Amino acid sequence: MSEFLRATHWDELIRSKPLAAALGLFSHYVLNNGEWDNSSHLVLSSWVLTFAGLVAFEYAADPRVTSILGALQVAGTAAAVYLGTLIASILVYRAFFHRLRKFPGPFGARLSKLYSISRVTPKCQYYTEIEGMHKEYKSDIVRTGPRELSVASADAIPLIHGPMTKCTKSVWYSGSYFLEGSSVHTSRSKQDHRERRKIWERAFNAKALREYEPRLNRHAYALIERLKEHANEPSVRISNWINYYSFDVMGDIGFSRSFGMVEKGQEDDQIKKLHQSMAPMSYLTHITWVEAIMLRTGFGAKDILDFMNWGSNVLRERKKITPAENDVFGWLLDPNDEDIPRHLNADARLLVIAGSDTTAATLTWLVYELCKDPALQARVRKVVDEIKPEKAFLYADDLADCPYLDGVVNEAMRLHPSVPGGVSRETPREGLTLPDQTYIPGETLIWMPIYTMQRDARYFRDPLKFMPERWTDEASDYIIDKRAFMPFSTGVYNCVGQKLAMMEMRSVTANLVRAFEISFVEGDDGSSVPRDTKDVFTTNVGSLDVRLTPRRRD
Ligand code: HEM
Repeated sequence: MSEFLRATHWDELIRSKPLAAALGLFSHYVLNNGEWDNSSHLVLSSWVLTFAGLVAFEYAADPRVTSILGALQVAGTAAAVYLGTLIASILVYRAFFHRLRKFPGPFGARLSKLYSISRVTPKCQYYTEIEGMHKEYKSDIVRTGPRELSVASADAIPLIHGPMTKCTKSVWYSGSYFLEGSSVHTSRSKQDHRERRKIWERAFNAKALREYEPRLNRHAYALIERLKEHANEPSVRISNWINYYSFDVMGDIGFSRSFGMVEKGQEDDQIKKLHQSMAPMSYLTHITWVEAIMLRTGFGAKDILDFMNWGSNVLRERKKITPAENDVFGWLLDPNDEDIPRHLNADARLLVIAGSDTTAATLTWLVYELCKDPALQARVRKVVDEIKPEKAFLYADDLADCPYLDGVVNEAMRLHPSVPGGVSRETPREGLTLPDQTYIPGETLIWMPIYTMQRDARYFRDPLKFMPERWTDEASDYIIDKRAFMPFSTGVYNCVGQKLAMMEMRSVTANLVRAFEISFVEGDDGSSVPRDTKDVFTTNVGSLDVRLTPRRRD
């Protein structure tokens, strides 16, 4: 064999630098014409295997090579020329010839998404960085990655998110398909999404919500009662309690399984794992190809893999029971099917993540705002006190028609959206032309930065002011363009659980201000919330400690 290899002069080819460089250019062409993010493990392993093969070949068949070190040198030179050419070609192309070259943005962002990582570190508040970039480049459109744009324009919303949009969900969504299929949220096929979404919509229609309401009321009641036990303590970590509540609600309404966290007053172990597993998302959102490698090798992905297993177990247990009250999975599971379709595991995980941290983060910010502004808190309390004053506890149903209360929740979501960076879409092959005639080329990834847009003075007068009245007749002129308000996203992929979320948030807010005067703990200004909140696609909100003083109700 080695005689044959010698005779073919392969060793000369391996030593040919022009050939290695040409292969580098060819690889760039191939990588540039396909979606490789979720195949990064294949790309990487093919490089490693090729390198190992070259070393072995050199050692076995090149008469000029007498040691492993010599073989490593020859193969290393070929690899260096190949990779050097590939990287140089990619960087030059991205910097000067890419179809997005005309859009302003930091130079580093043109070259690699690793640039975004440098902006994520150390605060993990990329949404503020994006806001800063739009201001710095004085542009609604900023290039935030080699083939990625941030588009902060309300006029562009219908084209990117509207019902008739030609944009699709981007590669960002498909990272874990190979493990458990797609959830309704991660499904990139419009047809598949449409069919599954129909079932989800039934699970959240008016009738279903009415059925869930008693459970929601029970959990809100339990929360307030538990908080009463901690009233007058110098410090209550309200952010934790809100979190316990939102997860208990989701477990119960989702799978008829309460985590019992409010009752225990501590975080369930699996939820702890969930939060740990979300933390790397601050970074992985920008480098999906690394996530693909982590999930396949298990390296650094233990928490997320454990949480996936847990989701599947919860679903298996749910399948065995027939709950007394209807729940979300009562709609999603087919009683005639013995098996659980694989993708429902992803849906189970989705329900817990999408339904809990989002509401919990909004409520924590809301309480933070109430503590920051006692006059605001007093006004909310006055409004709430006028609703069914004869009742000891207000049910979600009692709060369905209070514009000021909705205004409070809306303002919390406007100034502190739970998905601050927005959601990722990809333009169709032919590209799209925005209303101002800006052409966005095809296969461009677009994020519409919710945080930035909801704080934009073009869309909201006095945008940084927490002003519930802007959502009522009292000051409706403070909303200039309502389209820019999209905490639940918009269009066919918008949040299917938004009505339930509103019920939860109204319920906790109203009953909290009814029961307590809420203030920051002595010597604290709640700054841990803005300081420690981390963008993990949704947000891991900073801890909030408060003092709860029971109200004397005559
Ligand atoms: C303040 C609370 C909430 C906020 C701010 C929020 C926000 C969002 C956003 C921005 C999306 C779009 C995600 C994307 O396109 O990538 C979304 C989707 C979704 N949300 Fe929510 N959400 C909240 C509460 C809930 C609740 C309580 C549930 C369930 C009970 C829920 C279930 C879902 C589901 C299933 C989707 C995927 C919908 C689809 O792709 O068709 N969310 N949510």
